[in-house]
Amino acid sequence: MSDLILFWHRRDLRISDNWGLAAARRVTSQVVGVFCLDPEILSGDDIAPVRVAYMLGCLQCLQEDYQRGGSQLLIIQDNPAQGLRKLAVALGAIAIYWNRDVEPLPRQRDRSVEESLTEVGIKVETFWDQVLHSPEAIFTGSKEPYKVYTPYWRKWIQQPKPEPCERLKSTGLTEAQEKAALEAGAIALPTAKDLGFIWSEPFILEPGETAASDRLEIFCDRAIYEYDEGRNFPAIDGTSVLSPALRFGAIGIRTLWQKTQEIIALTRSDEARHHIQTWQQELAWREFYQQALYHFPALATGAFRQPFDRFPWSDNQEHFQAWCQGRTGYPIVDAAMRQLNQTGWMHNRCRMIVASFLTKDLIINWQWGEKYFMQTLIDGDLASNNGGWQWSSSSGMDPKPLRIFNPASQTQKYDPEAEYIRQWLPELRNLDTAHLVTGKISSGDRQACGYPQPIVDHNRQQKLFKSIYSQLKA
Ligand SMILES: Cc1cc2nc3c(=O)[nH]c(=O)nc-3n(C[C@H](O)[C@H](O)[C@H](O)COP(=O)(O)OP(=O)(O)OC[C@H]3O[C@@H](n4cnc5c(N)ncnc54)[C@H](O)[C@@H]3O)c2cc1C
Repeated sequence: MSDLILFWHRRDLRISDNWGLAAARRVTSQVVGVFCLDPEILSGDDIAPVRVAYMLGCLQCLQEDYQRGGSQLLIIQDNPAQGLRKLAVALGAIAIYWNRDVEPLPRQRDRSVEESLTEVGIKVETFWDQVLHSPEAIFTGSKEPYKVYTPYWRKWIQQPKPEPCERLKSTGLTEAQEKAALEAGAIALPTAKDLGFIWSEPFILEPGETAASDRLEIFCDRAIYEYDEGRNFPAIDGTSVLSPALRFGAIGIRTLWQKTQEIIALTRSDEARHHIQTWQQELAWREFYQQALYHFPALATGAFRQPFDRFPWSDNQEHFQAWCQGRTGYPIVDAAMRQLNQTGWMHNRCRMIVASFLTKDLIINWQWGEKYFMQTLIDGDLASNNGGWQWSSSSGMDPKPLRIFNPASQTQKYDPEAEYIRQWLPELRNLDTAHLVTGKISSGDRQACGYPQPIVDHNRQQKLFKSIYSQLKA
């Protein structure tokens, strides 16, 4: 009688520091991984080719890690409730384990997978892995979920943090089980092209656990000690660029945390400690948005501040296309959108600038921007993306909601030498820095460079937004 446990990987594409996987291995030595390519997800209209390509790269690394450890990662392409049950039955698995998700649709899917498995006597065990503190662990004094970040952070930082969990070798399938897996639908890992996605640019972070761990080391050797300032300047390597790895779980959150605690323990400088803690606060922002989505699943489809659902947004398609393509005539906005389109990633300061521009200057629905980001970002993640867009559009959980970013003053502060602008808008490379950072580029220069005139007037539009906003609040 086999005592095989299947471990269903989803947003945890790694072997190390994997809560559910370690729990399975403690029960039995025969643990085999499985990843399900879900046709419904892959045919969604919010999929970015770069994200699929990065995910497949992570899966390839994971398959190699399983092989090195003496086991296998099986790939199936099916509806999970159906495909996993068929596979588990064919292999005689006693249980399927997985790590839990906060998103509404995956939670619904997981319930149907669980039902389908328990019907045939296969046990299901689930765990919280992608966060340091589960959404079910942190509440206000009156047992409500937090809606404001700062008190959430205060509570979050006080909680003892779990240690990374052990990495254990497993035994894999027998020959007969391998044959049964193939008959039950196991396939070779496809390429992005096989799945209908094309991505041929380099990745901002190479896929897999090793690349993510190396990046963490590099970041913690230098940039983290200047993070509180460095994180604001898009022209420098001031942030970790670990977001794709966190999105797909190519690195464990406990491992990240432990690393920050190790370097805090080694430093005698209060200033260094301050920078490291600012980075830890970003990890808490990620968890704040995850718990928000878990407790308020309606965020996925509408504004947190409900009057915003009747905001009279503009439906100007030309303006929207100009924003998507980086042709608004506002250099910092266009540079950021070109970075996104060319690399699949955008610096956080620029995400805030372009989101403010779309919603406050073009007065276009934040959900259009949210979707475009999901269609292009390597780290596209419902909780963080939705949180970022609702924050930027003033529709979300923010005690000081009305923020309007002025593209020129943002540039003067955060790209004062116009290095970032020149990097992503090569047609403007030879113009004066003063003109690039103020956006005051003459009509003749714009024409000569093939660069558009500003599609709207920032001052006029922000007044218009404010007047609509005040009526909405009234
Ligand atoms: C409009 C908008 C949309 C966004 N969409 C996404 C998204 O789809 N996926 C995503 O991971 N992040 C998103 N963010 C948050 C943030 O921009 C990215 O996490 C960050 O730029 C990733 O770069 P990094 O890894 O170098 O971050 P670092 O500065 O090194 O931060 C470390 C990690 O903390 C987390 N983090 C940092 N800032 C935030 C934040 N504001 N909210 C939530 N988590 C944060 C990320 O996991 C990040 O990798 C969005 C922000 C805005 C304003």
